[in-house]
Amino acid sequence: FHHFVVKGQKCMSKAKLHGKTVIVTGSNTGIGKTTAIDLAKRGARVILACRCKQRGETALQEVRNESGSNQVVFMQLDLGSLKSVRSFAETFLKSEPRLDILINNAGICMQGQTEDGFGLMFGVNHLGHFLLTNLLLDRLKECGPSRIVNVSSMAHNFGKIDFDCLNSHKTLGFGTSSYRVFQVYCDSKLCNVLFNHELAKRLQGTSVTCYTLHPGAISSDLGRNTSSVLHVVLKPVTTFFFKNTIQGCQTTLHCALQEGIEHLSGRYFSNCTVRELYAKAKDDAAAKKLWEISERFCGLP
Ligand SMILES: NC(=O)c1ccc[n+]([C@@H]2O[C@H](COP(=O)([O-])OP(=O)(O)OC[C@H]3O[C@@H](n4cnc5c(N)ncnc54)[C@H](OP(=O)(O)O)[C@@H]3O)[C@@H](O)[C@H]2O)c1
Repeated sequence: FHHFVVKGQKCMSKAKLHGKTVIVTGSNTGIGKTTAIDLAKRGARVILACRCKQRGETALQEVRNESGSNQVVFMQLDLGSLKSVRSFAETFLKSEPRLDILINNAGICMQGQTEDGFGLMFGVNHLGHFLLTNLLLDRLKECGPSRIVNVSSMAHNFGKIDFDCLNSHKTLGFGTSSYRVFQVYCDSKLCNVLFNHELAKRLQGTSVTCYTLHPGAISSDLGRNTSSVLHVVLKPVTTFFFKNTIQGCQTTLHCALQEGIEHLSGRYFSNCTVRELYAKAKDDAAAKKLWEISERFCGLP
């Protein structure tokens, strides 16, 4: 019930972000765009990391207009292409001296393959963000205290990862009797939580902390790729019953900005509150395995 109609907690941080730089992936629409507007209003330099140039540039104007800030930049990033992720990171590191907050927000719920031959939801929701984070980690460390926010979902509770399948077929959910889109989405969101768990361990002793979260059930564009008929039918229902994107970005903002939560690095939040994870979502062995497979897939040392 809480995830749907109850408006929920607001991020209480009054942090101002002048002189700070933030990247928000998938910020041309939905929760990402609203997050970017809030951060720009606080004075941050905000990098809109979006895959489509035209949609990114339209969003750039909207975010600038709504925030009243000209410290907003669009940079192209297609998380479904490891080449694009590398090229984004290279351009960013050359042109921007700081990185204070990285918000891995982009997500997709759709069947398909990336250009590197990975399952689309594994590739975009997890692997692209995995590589991006690793490529930007040194800059985050240099600028610490800094944060990484991984937008997951309560859907991770229904996820399961078949590592043998992932190893041999580069996808989640392959080989099941039918490729069920929602199941694979849940699997990819479990990857987000396990990634965050292992990342926090590796960040211990540095000035970088990381958090993962469920934003709530939010009326956004997420369902647009599932089925156009279903989307048209469901959109008015979700608009009425689900939270809007302003409510939907509060937990992301909490994780990015709230003072005094550094000791909660690696934890999972919902409704601006830390929540306990089920055992499978903080399974050390699974998180390590996912990290190692992801490193190999990305060609990281
Ligand atoms: N809405 C909910 O109820 C809900 C619930 C739980 C979790 N979440 C999570 O919240 C996050 C934001 O979702 P949302 O609801 O705001 O969805 P949304 O409105 O569909 O926005 C998703 C964003 O991700 C971008 N994206 C998709 N594929 C990409 C790629 N290959 N490279 C770069 N960007 C890509 C989209 O860009 P395009 O416009 O180019 O497609 C869009 O900007 C997602 O991680 C989602 O899983 C949402």
